[in-house]
Formats: sequence, C-alpha cells, structure tokens
Amino acid sequence: MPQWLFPRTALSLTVVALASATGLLLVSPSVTCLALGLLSLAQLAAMRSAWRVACLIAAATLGLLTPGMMSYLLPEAWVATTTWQSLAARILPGATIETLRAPLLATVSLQLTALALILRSRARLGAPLLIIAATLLIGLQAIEPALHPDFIPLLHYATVWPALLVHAVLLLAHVVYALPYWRGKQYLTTALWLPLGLVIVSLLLWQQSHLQAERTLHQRAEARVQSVMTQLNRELTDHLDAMRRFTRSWALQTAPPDYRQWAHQAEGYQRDFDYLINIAFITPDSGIRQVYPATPDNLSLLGLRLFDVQPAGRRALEPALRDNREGSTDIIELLQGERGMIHYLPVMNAQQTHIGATAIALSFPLLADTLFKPLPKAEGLIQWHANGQILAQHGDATRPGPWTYHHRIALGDKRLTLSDQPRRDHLLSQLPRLPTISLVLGLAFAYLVYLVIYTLKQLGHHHRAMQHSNQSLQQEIRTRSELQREVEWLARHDELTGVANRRYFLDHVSEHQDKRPLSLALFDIDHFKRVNDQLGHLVGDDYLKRTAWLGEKLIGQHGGIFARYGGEEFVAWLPGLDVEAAQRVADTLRLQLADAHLPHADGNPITLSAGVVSVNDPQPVDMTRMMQTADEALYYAKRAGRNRVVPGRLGG
Ligand SMILES: Nc1nc2c(ncn2[C@@H]2O[C@H](COP(=O)(O)OP(=O)(O)OP(=O)(O)O)[C@@H](O)[C@H]2O)c(=O)[nH]1
Repeated sequence: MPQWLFPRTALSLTVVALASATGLLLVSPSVTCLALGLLSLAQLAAMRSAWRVACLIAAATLGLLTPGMMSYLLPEAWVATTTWQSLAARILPGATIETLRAPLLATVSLQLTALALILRSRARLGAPLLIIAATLLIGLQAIEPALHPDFIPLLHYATVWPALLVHAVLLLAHVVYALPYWRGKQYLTTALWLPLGLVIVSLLLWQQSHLQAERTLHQRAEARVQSVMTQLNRELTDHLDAMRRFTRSWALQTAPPDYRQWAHQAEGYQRDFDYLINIAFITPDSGIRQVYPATPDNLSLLGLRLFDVQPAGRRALEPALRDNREGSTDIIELLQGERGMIHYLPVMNAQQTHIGATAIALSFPLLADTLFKPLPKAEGLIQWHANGQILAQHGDATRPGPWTYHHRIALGDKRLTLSDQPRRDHLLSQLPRLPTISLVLGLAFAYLVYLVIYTLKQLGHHHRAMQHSNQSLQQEIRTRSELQREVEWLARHDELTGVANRRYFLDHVSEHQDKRPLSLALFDIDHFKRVNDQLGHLVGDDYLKRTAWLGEKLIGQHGGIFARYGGEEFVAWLPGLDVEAAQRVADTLRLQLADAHLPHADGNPITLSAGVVSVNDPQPVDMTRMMQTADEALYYAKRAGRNRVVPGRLGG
C-alpha cells in the first residue's frame, strides 16, 4: 500500500480519535459527534496529504470544542454553570451544558488529536505515557464499580463492557503501530518513570476527589429527600391533628350536625389543607349525610351508603363507627374520581354516644402539589409509590441522575414510599469544580514533564551519538592518513629493505644534479643466488636488509642517497664526490659488508662488487649514460673476480 494512502502517523491519530469517540457516542451525541465527524474529515485530508485542508478542518474542530472545554476550566466564580447552560441553550435550541461539552477526558483527547494534526506532530512520541495512562484509567474504571457500587463510575460511559473492549483493542492497535517507532529508542522509555509516577499520583488524587464529590452529592440528594419527608410528616400530622380537633368539636352537641354547621366548621380546615377534597359526616349505617365543599361531585354523593358504594373502605370505616377507633383506607380510587385516601375519625355526641364518623378524603395529586411546590422541578424527579404504583410525581424526568433514594413514610397506618431521582446536571452543577479537572491537569503536567525529560534525554542521546561518530570519524581520518603515509612511503621506498626505491632514486637524482663533481655507484652482491639456494630466501632477505642498512648509513654520512635498484642490486648517488672519493666510499661499504658476519653456507662472508662513475664537467648529466657506464664497471668488477670496486669512464 502506498505510503501516502496509509501513513502510520495518520493511522495512529485515527486510532486515538476513535478511542475517544467510543465514549462520546454513548454520552454526548451532538457537539461531540460533529467534532468527531470533522476530525475524521481532517484525518482523511491528512491521509491524502492535503495538509492545508486538514489544518483548516482541525482548527474548526478545536474552535467547536473550545466553549465546552472552557466551561470545564473556567472557575465557577468567573462564569457560573447556569450561564453556561443558558449559553448552550442559545447555541443549540434545547441543548444543556451537558450536550455542549463532551466528557472532559474525551474533549481533551479530541482537542489533542486536532492539535497534533495541525502541528503535524508525531503523536506516537508521547504514546507510551498516554497509553499507560489510558490503560490505568480503564483498569481503575473496571474495578471502580465493584469498590463503590453506589457511586457514578469515574468515566461512566466506559463501564459498558463493549466500550471497554473497544478501548482495549484500540489501545493495542496503537501499541502495535507505534512499536516500530519506539524500537531502539531507549531514552523514550527511560524518560517514562517520573511522569508515570505523576500520572499514578494524579489518578489516585482524582479518584479520591471524585469519591469525595460523589459523597457530597449523595449527601445533598439525601438532604433534599429528607427535607421533603420532614415536610410531609409535619403536614400529615398537622392535618390529622386539625381533623381530630374538628371531630371533637361535635362532642358538645347532642344532635348530628346539620349542613350549615358542618360547612361552617369544615370551611376553615379545607382552606388550610386544600388537598382535602371532601370532609363528610357519615351516619352509623355508613350513609353520607353531610359533605363539604358543596361541589357537584360531592353533592352527588349525599345519601349513598359507603358500605355499598365503597366496600374497599369498609375495613377502615367500621372501627370508627363501632369501636371509637380511627381508620384509614388504602390508596383507592375516590368517588370523586381521583386517587387518594380516606381517613375516618369517630364522632361522639355530648352523651359520649357514637353518632357517626368524619370522613376526610385527601387527593394525592393535590397533596403532592402542596408538598412539592417549593422544590424546583429542574432538580430531579420525586415520586410517591404505594404497592408498586406511582401515586404522584413532581419534577423533570429527562436526563435522570444515577441515584434514586427511597424512603418509607407512614400515612396513618399505611406505608408509602417516597423516591427522589435528582437530575445528573443538577448534581454536577452543585459542584464548584469537576474532579475530572484535577485529572486532566495532572495528566497534562505529567505529559509536559515527560516531554521535557524526553527532550533532554534525546538531546543527550544525540550528543553521545555525535561524539561517538566524531570519534569514529577521527579514527577513520587517522587510519586514512596512516594509510596515506604508508602508501606514500611505499611509493618512495623499498618494502623489504626500507631504503629508497628506484623510482624515488631517479626522481631525487633528477632534482640534485647541479653539484660537481658528482658520482654514481652501482652495487651487486656476489653469488647471491647461492645464498638463496643454500640458506633459503628468508636468509637472503635478511642479508639484503643488512646490506641496505649499511649502505644507507654510509652513503647518508657522505651526503648521498642510497637506494635498492632491484633484486640484489643497490645504487648510490654521491654529489660532491669525485671518482676516487666515491670509489673509497664504495670500497668502505664492500669492506663493511665483508665484516658484517653474513656468511655463505661454506662460512665465507658475502661480498659485493661495485661500479663507480663520476662527472666533473658542468654539462647537464646524462643519466642513461652514467648508469650504463656504472653498469659496465660493475660488469668488469664481476669479471675480474668480484669483491671489488671498479671505476668506470664516461666516454666522449
Ligand atoms: N632472498 C631474495 N633473493 C632475491 C631478491 N631479489 C633477487 N633475488 C635473488 O638474487 C639472485 C641473483 O642471482 P643472479 O642474478 O644469478 O646473480 P648472483 O647469483 O648474485 O651471481 P653474481 O651476481 O653473478 O655474482 C637470484 O637468485 C634472485 O632470486 C629478494 O628480494 N630476496
């Protein structure tokens, strides 16, 4: 696959974006989804190397996410959560602060991705730290529900196991793609330890502050439902007390109350407790004698026998009519058509005789309205249950929070349940700062520290690498110059004997021909073949070296140059020496060699023969002629029996 189509960096970034998106899709589907879509487009543009387009789209994404991010980061004292909420509603009709901002971590990761795209940075550079942090976060997330089952998990969207799985797979994919980049970069991992410590500390701190915040919210929600309970109890006690007083007031009379009296007494109570929809006088045979208020519904009940029309209430009514005991019905469908409950109180006359009972019917919807009126609807949903049925409810059921509080409540001899489910955004708005901020700041700080240490270590690494390559370069230069010197030396010297070679000799001679007289001596070791044949080539080589050493030393002392001319032949250039002097020098070398303890196989010392030639006239030297003449003289020396020096004469 071509590199431009699927570059590793773009792929890594896609993986990061997808990982954060998994959570987003489950939680905040509006702005974040839009941001995600934009980022995907930017990634696509980056993959096609359209960097300018990619940068533009990524910058738009950054801008889109900024208000959400700001809403997390600006302290409540500067911009209140309610202000953010009204801003959110203005940007997107019907939106809340929760739809405007993605979960904090996800927002950060999306923004980082956008930033990485804009800067074209290698996101995988910091990946070891980020991947470990993400793994720890997910691990913490996985065990958190077991540790604190009552609390909202740290990242509540990631508790769903498919989301956890997707995260784990994406993390793994990221590691696989980043591994080749990390390989061999030891400093990448050695820079990890300190920031990793910081990550762990900020995770633990975050977990603690998260738990603390959860506890605070829990307590506040408890307090809210507790206050409703207290109010309810007070209300019920008050109205029962009032009704008992109302009922006792008939004990002064001898006859059952007429409508005028009944209405006159009941009016005040009904005004104070407006959820009492019917205050009736019941005769001993369960007939409805008086009702208040005189609504058409209530008036239509007059004369009915409750034992007949409302047999469900018989069990509560009979004790009041016969045994002078109070009784309450279950939650029933009232004859007025509402759900409610009837409380029966016995009525005695002045002679302490049962003359009937007071029936007080209360409507639950109206009672709930009275009790819940002071509670803002936006804070959550409060419900009243009995036998699994909802009797009344108040508040907003959209965006419910994670907790529901249940409280048992006694209503007469009946048991009801009051439940409260605060809205999540209401809970969060009660926190001055979200605990996730401490995590994000901690992670950002750890990442910065990581980058600093990483950069320092990388610089150190590069410095060391540079030093190393400098050293090898210097070594290379040294080796090369030694080689060069050797090559140059070899070009001018004889490898075996170490004296000048023929080429150097000839070059030297061509440049030093001015002096007069000027002599040339040609030496040849006598019967050298025998040395090789009888004593071996190694001995032959050794003899050659010793001869060269003697010759170089002697000729050098006379200001000349001594060279190996080839095989067992040597040549000397002796400026300033006439033929006699040169002959003497050559003879000295002959004698020195004879005394040098270099014997033939028969014990006789090896010897040499030499031909010497000189020039005195100022004419330019004819080198060829000189060499020929010296060679001829040498030849004569050999022919004359060897071990001698013969002077040659230049013809003409
Ligand atoms: N060990 C050794 N032998 C060499 C080297 N160069 C030439 N020779 C030998 O030198 C010998 C020269 O032999 P010849 O030219 O026949 O002459 P010679 O035996 O010295 O006899 P004359 O010169 O006539 O006295 C040969 O056997 C060569 O192999 C060398 O570098 N090392």
